[in-house]
Amino acid sequence: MSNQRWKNKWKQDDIGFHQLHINPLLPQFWPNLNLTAGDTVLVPLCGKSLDMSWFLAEGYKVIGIELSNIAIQAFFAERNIVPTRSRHGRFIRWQHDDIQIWCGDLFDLSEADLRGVSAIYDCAALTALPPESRIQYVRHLSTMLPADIQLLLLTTESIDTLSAEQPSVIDSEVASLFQSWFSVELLHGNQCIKVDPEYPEESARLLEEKVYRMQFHAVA
Ligand SMILES: C[S@@+](CC[C@H](N)C(=O)[O-])C[C@H]1O[C@@H](n2cnc3c(N)ncnc32)[C@H](O)[C@@H]1O
Repeated sequence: MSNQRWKNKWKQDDIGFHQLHINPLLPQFWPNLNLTAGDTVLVPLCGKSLDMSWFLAEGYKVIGIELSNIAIQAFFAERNIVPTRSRHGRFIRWQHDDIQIWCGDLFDLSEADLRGVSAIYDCAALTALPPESRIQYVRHLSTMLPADIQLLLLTTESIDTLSAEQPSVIDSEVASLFQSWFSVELLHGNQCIKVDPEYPEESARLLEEKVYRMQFHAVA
């Protein structure tokens, strides 16, 4: 989906992907990263996700990246917070206390922007991108990341069309996308019947949710 189409979705309030609760897999699996309060978490393609509030409540600093100023404005307004705004390169940085949300295109991030980031939380970011852009996303981040950074990746896949014995397509895609730069560990896999957050207009179906922990090791 093009940047303009995402912005239009926000303009038309077509945001069925937005979850009205904190993703329960976040508090369950984030402790596996062994981070400490005060560390900075990057949340790419953040929308107005409530998960960012969970990070703040746990004492983390948050940098979200989001194309739509409508999403960012809503995030702060829904918490009765008035952020400051300033230009930062090609981004407009909205900031209040420990949270910054940068309005702009993730692909405009530079190495300097990521200095001081300890971990990345990817929930519906990689999978929001068209398949042909995903390698560009992983490569773009990987060529700029500080050493030792970790990534928690949450994926949801419809498995209606897969037999139980078949290896998950997502598993192989995740491995091929990330393994040049990260060690990849599958922390969790669970099948459930619910509405796919990426296709909120469709009815509930069989989904497989997965959580991966990644440790950045080198630039390929
Ligand atoms: C599927 S939504 C997920 C939002 C959020 N992660 C969540 O779980 O609610 C994808 C979000 O990424 C934003 N987005 C898409 N492409 C982007 C890009 N290149 N740079 C920054 N944000 C982008 C969209 O505007 C949208 O809010």
